Amino acid sequence: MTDTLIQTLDVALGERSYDIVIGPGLLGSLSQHIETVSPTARIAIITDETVYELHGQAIEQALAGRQTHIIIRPAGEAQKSLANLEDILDSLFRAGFDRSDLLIAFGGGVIGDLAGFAASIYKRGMPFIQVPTTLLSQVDSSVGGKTAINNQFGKNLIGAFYQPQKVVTDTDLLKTLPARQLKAGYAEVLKYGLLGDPAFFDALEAGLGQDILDLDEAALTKAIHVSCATKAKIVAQDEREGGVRALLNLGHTFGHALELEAGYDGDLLHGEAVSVGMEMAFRFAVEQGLCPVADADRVSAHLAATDMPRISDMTHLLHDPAALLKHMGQDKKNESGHLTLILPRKIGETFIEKRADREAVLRFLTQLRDEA
Ligand SMILES: NC(=O)c1ccc[n+]([C@@H]2O[C@H](COP(=O)([O-])OP(=O)(O)OC[C@H]3O[C@@H](n4cnc5c(N)ncnc54)[C@H](O)[C@@H]3O)[C@@H](O)[C@H]2O)c1
Ligand SMILES: O=C(O)C(=O)C[C@@H](O)[C@H](O)[C@H](O)COP(=O)(O)O
Ligand SMILES: [Zn+2]
Repeated sequence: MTDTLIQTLDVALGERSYDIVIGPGLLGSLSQHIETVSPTARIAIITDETVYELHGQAIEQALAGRQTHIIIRPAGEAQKSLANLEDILDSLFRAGFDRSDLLIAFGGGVIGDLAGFAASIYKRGMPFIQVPTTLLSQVDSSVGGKTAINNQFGKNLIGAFYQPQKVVTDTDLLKTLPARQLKAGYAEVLKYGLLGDPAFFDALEAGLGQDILDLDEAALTKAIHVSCATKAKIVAQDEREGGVRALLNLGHTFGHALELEAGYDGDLLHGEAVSVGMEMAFRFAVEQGLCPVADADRVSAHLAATDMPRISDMTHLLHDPAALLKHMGQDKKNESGHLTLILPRKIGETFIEKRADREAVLRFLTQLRDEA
């Protein structure tokens, strides 16, 4: 490990502040990172079967000499369930963990959200750290403290804001990530350009995006750094999504509705839904006269050029516009029965529309269905 390749970002949240440490080979020095968080703790590692098979030995070796208990769950979005949460909590109780111990979420966003939520409610809260293993979790989900599970009414509807004590991001872990998962993560990277950083979008469009998808190390490091720095800044301003943090939800209101419609069985990944959802947000904003069509076209062209999921790939999920609108009605950003949407004014400039016109959204979804 070369120390010069290691970057540290601060998530400035007063007494809940923490570091995001980013670089190659960091898993090997995990013990050292835990030292500063909780030196005497016993450690519960929560991971999924795929991550365990690929990197389980490495984390166990890194924590050799410490008292560890590993909880391995099946992989996939369906695991963000109440039943699975209960299994994890039971396992922690059986092993006798207490609030002086430490939990490690070792996996992608599913494990991060699930394990983070378990940590938030176990004996009213035990410390946890994030060791993200997917691009999506390294650029987004490991930072900011949103933890949650899904239920029949929608995505992340049961959860808590609960910050980790540290995020340890080993970029080497991405070497085993399948191309489809890399693309899913790329959607959230793109989101950071589209929501407020037009120069970053320009760079992605000019080739950085393809380099990320080609697993170029420097490009990945840049993507992780820019995304985490942007997210850390927004979260520091608005930890519990009272305002500006909602911008991080660009593409998610449409996207989460599509995910629920698809069922959480792997047919549509979160990042894929976000890719389509962002294209929908731009198209809807054009329909509403809020955003120039040239900007929406540029977004669509970039999605096409990088072979990312598009609205046109969603024909099987668009057949019931009223159902999609109903799903959107459960979104956590909604207030007093009004639909909230994150919409673009242009590439790199978004705003929170707290009273989106439901009829217009239904017309838009119907039009997409009819064009499909
Ligand atoms: N809390 C937040 O702020 C936030 C932000 C964005 C997304 N999310 C949530 O994150 C979840 C999606 O996360 P994700 O895309 O990481 O999915 P994921 O956790 O399901 O991981 C994707 C797949 O990749 C496998 N995998 C993980 N690491 C690997 C590696 N290094 N090599 C090979 N395979 C590996 C996993 O086993 C899984 O099959 C969604 O539930 C979404 O709602 C949360
Ligand atoms: O951290 C945030 O805030 C986000 O909105 C990041 C999103 O990428 C992420 O998918 C998040 O889990 C969505 O939050 P939700 O509140 O809409 O469930
Ligand atoms: Zn997301």
